[in-house]
Amino acid sequence: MDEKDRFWLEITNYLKEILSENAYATWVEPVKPTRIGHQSISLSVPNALTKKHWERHLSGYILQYSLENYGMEYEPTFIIVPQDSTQTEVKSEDSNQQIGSSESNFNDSQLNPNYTFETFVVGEDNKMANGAALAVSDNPGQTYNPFLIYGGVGLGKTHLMQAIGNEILAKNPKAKIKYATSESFTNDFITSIQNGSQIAFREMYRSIDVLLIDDIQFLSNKDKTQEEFFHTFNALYNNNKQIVLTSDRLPNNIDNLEERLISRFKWGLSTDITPPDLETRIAILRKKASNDRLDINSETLTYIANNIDTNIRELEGALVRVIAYAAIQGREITTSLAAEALRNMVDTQEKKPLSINEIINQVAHYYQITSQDIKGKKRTKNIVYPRQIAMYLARELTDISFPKIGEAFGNKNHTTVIHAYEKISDDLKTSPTLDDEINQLKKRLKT
Ligand SMILES: Nc1ncnc2c1ncn2[C@@H]1O[C@H](COP(=O)(O)OP(=O)(O)OP(=O)(O)O)[C@@H](O)[C@H]1O
Repeated sequence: MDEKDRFWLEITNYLKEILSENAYATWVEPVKPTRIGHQSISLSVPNALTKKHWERHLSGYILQYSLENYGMEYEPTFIIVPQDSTQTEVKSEDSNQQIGSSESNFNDSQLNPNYTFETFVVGEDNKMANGAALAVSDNPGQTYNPFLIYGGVGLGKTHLMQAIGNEILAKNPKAKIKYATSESFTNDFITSIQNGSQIAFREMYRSIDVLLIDDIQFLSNKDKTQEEFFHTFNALYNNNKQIVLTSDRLPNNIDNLEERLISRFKWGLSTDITPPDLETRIAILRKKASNDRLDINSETLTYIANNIDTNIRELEGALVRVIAYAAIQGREITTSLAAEALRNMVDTQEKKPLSINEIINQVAHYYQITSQDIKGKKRTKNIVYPRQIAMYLARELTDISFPKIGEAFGNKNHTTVIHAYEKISDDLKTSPTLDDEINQLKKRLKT
């Protein structure tokens, strides 16, 4: 037995005494030590859930035990190694992208191995996007190029985009795939300017087979980065390389995004993802539970899905919370336990009606102006229209009267609010773009 196994045996014996049998079996048994260093131990965990649980609840025990028994703290780090994974070579230790097969460039791709089509649950709200994503991964660079997935927060855009990358890589381990957020693209670009390594930057981004850029709305206002991205886009597109993008809105609704980029983004296919219905939420919970080899009854899953209808990230968070609560208490997962565990989340969801300020903030954020602009007196078109939309939404989504809405919008007269409401209602009859924007805003306000 080497040093790491000896240390791990001690730790697990210690945890056995502290944790319930159920908690030990769920969180400790699937974990294995991979390396021990000076004041550190790296552990392989089967999934992100276990990693999160260790980080939040169990790492402290290792620190405490090592300090008391070895006079120094051994800091645990985690590597996610799915148990059914056929990939064995562990390449790095600090994120979700830790596993690589020796022949692929998986590690450079920055892909999360858990984001695959197999783990993506398909419902009415993402059926189109999923179908198109599969088509893209069957024929990269050919079918839909670029492919843009847009929709609200936490609805699976990144997951689906990375599923394309993982699928292409599974079929062709030599494919050069790069996932980057638009922020990391920007940072890479800035660093290349600072280091005088722009040529290397360009060569790297332009030699890729599949470029996945997440959250392109953050390119807004970044003129130089947009220009660089424009050339990257052209170079890849002209060589039939696949480009996949995500955004929280359609590109023409992104402020200060160059027209030439907007027009290129329209060359391929844009498809949206909307919040999941109850059945899909239950299916997602069921899949997550089974991935973690947990048997949770339907009634409990339905309870969670009924109460968390915001977005999938929240839904996952709720499930993690229920599982952790059960493990810590050493109890079985039942509906009443879920109700206890989610008390705060469910209560706040039920109690809090939408406020006018929330509407104003969300609309301001969406149209990239400030809340003060909306409440103020400026009459420029880029402010007046969002202001009218915010007034319209305030009337549609709350029970607040026209005069009270006027007051909340910086003491405007109630006739101004009525006019705004009627104008937007009329415009909606003829403008699909406005309809799309209002729907997106409504969805965001619901989350
Ligand atoms: N249909 C789905 N099936 C299974 N899991 C899903 C699904 N959609 C989303 N998820 C999970 O929900 C979480 C949030 O998804 P993701 O990060 O892809 O959302 P997003 O739309 O990119 O959000 P953001 O706009 O904040 O970047 C992830 O853990 C993802 O795996």
